[in-house]
Amino acid sequence: MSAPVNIIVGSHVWVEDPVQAWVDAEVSKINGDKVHVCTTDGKTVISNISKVFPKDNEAPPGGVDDMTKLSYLHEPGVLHNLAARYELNEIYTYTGNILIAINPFQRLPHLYDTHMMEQYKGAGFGELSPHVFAVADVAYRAMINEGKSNSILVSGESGAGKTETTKMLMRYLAYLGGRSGVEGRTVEQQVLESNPVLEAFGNAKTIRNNNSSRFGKFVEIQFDNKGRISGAAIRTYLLERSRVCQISDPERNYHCFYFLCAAPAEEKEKYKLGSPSSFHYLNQSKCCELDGVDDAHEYLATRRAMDVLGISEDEQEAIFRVVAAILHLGNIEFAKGEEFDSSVIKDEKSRFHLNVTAELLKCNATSLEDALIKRVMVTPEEVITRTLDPDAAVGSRDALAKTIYSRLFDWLVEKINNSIGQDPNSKSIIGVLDIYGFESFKFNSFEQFCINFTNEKLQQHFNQHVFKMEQEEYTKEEINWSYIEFIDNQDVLDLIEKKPGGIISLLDEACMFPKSTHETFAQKLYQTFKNNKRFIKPKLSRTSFTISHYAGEVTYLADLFLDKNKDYVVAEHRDVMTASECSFVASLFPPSRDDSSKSSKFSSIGSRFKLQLQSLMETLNSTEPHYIRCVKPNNALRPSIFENINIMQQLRCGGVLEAIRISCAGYPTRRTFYDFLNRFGVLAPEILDGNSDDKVACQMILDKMGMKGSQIGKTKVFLRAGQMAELDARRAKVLGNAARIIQGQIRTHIARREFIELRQAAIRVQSNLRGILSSL
Ligand SMILES: Nc1ncnc2c1ncn2[C@@H]1O[C@H](COP(=O)(O)OP(=O)(O)OP(=O)(O)O)[C@@H](O)[C@H]1O
Repeated sequence: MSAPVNIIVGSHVWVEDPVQAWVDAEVSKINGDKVHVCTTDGKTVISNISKVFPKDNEAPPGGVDDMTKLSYLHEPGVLHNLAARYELNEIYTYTGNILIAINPFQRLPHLYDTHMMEQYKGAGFGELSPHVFAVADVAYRAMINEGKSNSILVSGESGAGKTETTKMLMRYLAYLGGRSGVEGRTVEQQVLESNPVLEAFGNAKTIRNNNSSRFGKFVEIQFDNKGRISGAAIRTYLLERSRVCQISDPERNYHCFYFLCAAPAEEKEKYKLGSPSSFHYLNQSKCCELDGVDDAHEYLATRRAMDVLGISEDEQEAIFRVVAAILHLGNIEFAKGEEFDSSVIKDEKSRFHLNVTAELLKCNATSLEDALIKRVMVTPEEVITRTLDPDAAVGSRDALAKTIYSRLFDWLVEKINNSIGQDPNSKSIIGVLDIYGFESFKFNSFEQFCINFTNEKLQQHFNQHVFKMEQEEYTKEEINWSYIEFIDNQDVLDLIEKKPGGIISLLDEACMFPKSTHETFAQKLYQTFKNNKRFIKPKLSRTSFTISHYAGEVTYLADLFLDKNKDYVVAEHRDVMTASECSFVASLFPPSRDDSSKSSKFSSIGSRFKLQLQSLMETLNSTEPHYIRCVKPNNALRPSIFENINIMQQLRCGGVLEAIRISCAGYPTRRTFYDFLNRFGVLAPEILDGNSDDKVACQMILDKMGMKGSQIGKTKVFLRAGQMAELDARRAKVLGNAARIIQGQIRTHIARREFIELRQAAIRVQSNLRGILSSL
């Protein structure tokens, strides 16, 4: 953002603060480029003039509902505006057509009831207070009126409120596009009921959110030519597989495991289940229960939602049987075998769990045991059977659990899609994207790499869109915008996905080369990207690398990249599962197309994800996008706490500040002629006295003030960054001078009045005295 212009002594400004991000202050002295300010909490701070920003003292105390209405569009102004609104429980604010939603962490039912939906239906954008319904309504109307597909992209960090927002959007779209009075399993009902099912299997409690979605989701709602919902498709991205086997306190595994452990007694008995604390996959964390969530009730609710989705009784039975089998599988332990590097089932307890797992999966227990602890290698000469040591057997067990679970999840998504049904004749869709925001932790691995790659992609899409919107506004107003610079992150995307030579390609190469280790992979990266300005090799590290993302630098540990990128099912595991007598289990492991040779075509999670993203971007590019940026106001997940620094970081990562930057590169301040004259008429009263029309008067004021670069549109004045502050400073000077003249006049008047009174009193006293003296 550009440096402020015309900060003078007495100006009200925002100055940086290590605790509160920005505090307001008054300039007391200016010394070259150093400004001395006195903050409202009484401190004196010296800052560089480029680091202080003018404060709009005329901004309404409750904030403005659209950030573009702020006179000074800059970071502190934006933050202060959001804080002022959040205090009044106004959780939604626009920045142009981006909706910022700050998680209230408390139920605000009045915001989402049917009455609210009725109000927003058909209302013009910006007519009512900012709201998710308004965004959905605009998307719906645009689709109906222009026949064009629309998409709503919801993003934000974990716990920011993406899933809640998505559910609200879907509820509103179902309200607009649903059929009233239709009974039974309607498409819109099925779309809504897909949420609890996906949440049961794809959500878990994490430190950052009690109901965190561990996958990305794109819901495509199809409409017929009358604007009624006629079909829907759900695409999911990158389910977190590691959670199935590994959790840390105080997190939980996927909800469905706990729901099932709280099922009615006869079902628990059927699946030989006990409390969650008796299962290794659940008891690694002490947290088994969730405040405010009744697992038994949720189990029944999930079954009901499955009914609505058309998942049959038999299928439901098989699904939960598989969930139970995974829990038992996790309880199988291994001990060292007699032979070198071999293992055996540890004890009777483990054997019991092995048998139950086999029983539930309807597969042969001995084959399952062999698949867990042995590997068969086929060479041209012979077939060699190799045993696994206990550690490797545990790895094998966990790999099987993760594969079964992720396939179960994919099956559910496919089933939901089939049962809702697609409308092949649908001409227009509204897509809702609920996807993980930018992540940067102390330790970042392959998952964060993929997530941040997604965000780079979306950021590019966002920049292009915001830039386009700006251009459209300028074109509409017929002003020249040719010199506005476009900010692009193509260089980071090239670094990650370019083929050949990008990180994903190099990772695939490393995975295919048997001798590769994470160290050789990291060395290859260091070598290849040593001159890339987006890539940094951290000092003293042999396996980590840093990428300079649009939202900041993130250091990744390459250690598990190779393992996590490999996307294959152990052949022995597949064989056991395919041989299951349960058709449901067998169907989770369809024979691969290239099953004849064991060295089936290499496939990697990274490349597959890249393709998925490509297809998502193609879909998004064919739609008119709308953006909702969710913000998590505090990490305590409590209402009414607004943490400035935390929020600023999110605005930065969510591209809100980037959007503002793009806007600042052009004409961030726009005022209608009327507003402009109202505010700045005092700068040229002689112009207002003449009878020129508003547009001419505005131009004359701009010329008189020497506002180079500003432009006059058809209905508005467009000002470059900082020009509003400059005009305000001049206005303050004029008003200050005027005030001084008025004060001078008044003082003269008062002094004269006092003098006259005094003189009259003196004359009276004198004449009285003279009278007295003459009568003596
Ligand atoms: N509009 C809202 N009104 C009331 N509470 C909300 C709202 N939005 C979010 N919340 C609260 O915040 C919690 C977290 O929200 P949500 O699960 O939607 O976050 P998320 O961004 O989807 O997180 P994740 O990426 O971890 O899935 C919710 O469980 C709910 O308690």
